[in-house]
Amino acid sequence: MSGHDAREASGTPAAAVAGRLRITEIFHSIQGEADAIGWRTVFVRLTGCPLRCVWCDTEYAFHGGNWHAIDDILAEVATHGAKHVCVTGGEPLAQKRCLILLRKLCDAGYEVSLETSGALDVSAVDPRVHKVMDLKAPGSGESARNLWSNLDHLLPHDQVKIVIASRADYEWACAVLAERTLADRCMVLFSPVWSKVEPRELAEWIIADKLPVRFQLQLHKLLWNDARGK
Ligand SMILES: C[S@@+](CC[C@H](N)C(=O)[O-])C[C@H]1O[C@@H](n2cnc3c(N)ncnc32)[C@H](O)[C@@H]1O
Ligand SMILES: Nc1nc2[nH]cc(C(=O)O)c2c(=O)[nH]1
Ligand code: SF4
Ligand SMILES: [Mg+2]
Repeated sequence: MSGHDAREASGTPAAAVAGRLRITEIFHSIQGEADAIGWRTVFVRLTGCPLRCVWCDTEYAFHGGNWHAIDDILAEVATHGAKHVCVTGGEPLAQKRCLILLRKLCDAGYEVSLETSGALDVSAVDPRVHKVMDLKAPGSGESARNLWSNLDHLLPHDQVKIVIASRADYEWACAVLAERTLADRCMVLFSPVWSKVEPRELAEWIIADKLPVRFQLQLHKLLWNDARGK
């Protein structure tokens, strides 16, 4: 067992953990981010994250959660009758069995997206999954964790997202966009950190610089503010 899995399993009998995932919540909402925005979607939020982005809006997923068998997760997802499923966290790829969940969701015929930090290797993710991969800007405090080799595993249906907390983050994002030829790889999303950057300001920077990126706002926060499970 890896060190990380050992931490996950602490206090839990090994037999209870085999083939299971630690889950904070499963909920049915409207996709608020990225390319599938607006679709009715079931969210599966995995517990635990090895990063600590200073502006993280989901700190409640760092700890706790309950162990669920993967087939039970599929059964609960099915009760909502949605075509789209979003696997998020926490950092979903921090639990290795997430890869099995992703594959089984694809096999079941769902349109599957994965929200991931960009700090963990994405190379083994099922190619049918639409990866929404962050690159962490300096204002997150976690820029050193970006695993740049992940860029080589992006497919045309994937997306790279940069969440921007300041003008300095925006300039970093522009430099990365150019130096890493991000827009040639897949769709690039720039998103303001909720309540840190005026959305209009970011929109105007993107227009002024004629950037080949898609501006995004977290639709669920416009609809429900920062409510949990929405
Ligand atoms: C909570 S994270 C979970 C998945 C993964 N750990 C990651 O960082 O991508 C889901 C998405 O929410 C974004 N996010 C978190 N807090 C935010 C905030 N305060 N404002 C805007 N986006 C935020 C993250 O950057 C990420 O794109
Ligand atoms: N409605 C809604 N859409 C989302 N898209 C990505 C989310 C996430 O937390 O990863 C999220 C979320 O928490 N809620
Ligand atoms: S990687 Fe994702 S879940 Fe982890 S702290 Fe950053 S935004 Fe939050
Ligand atoms: Mg969220």
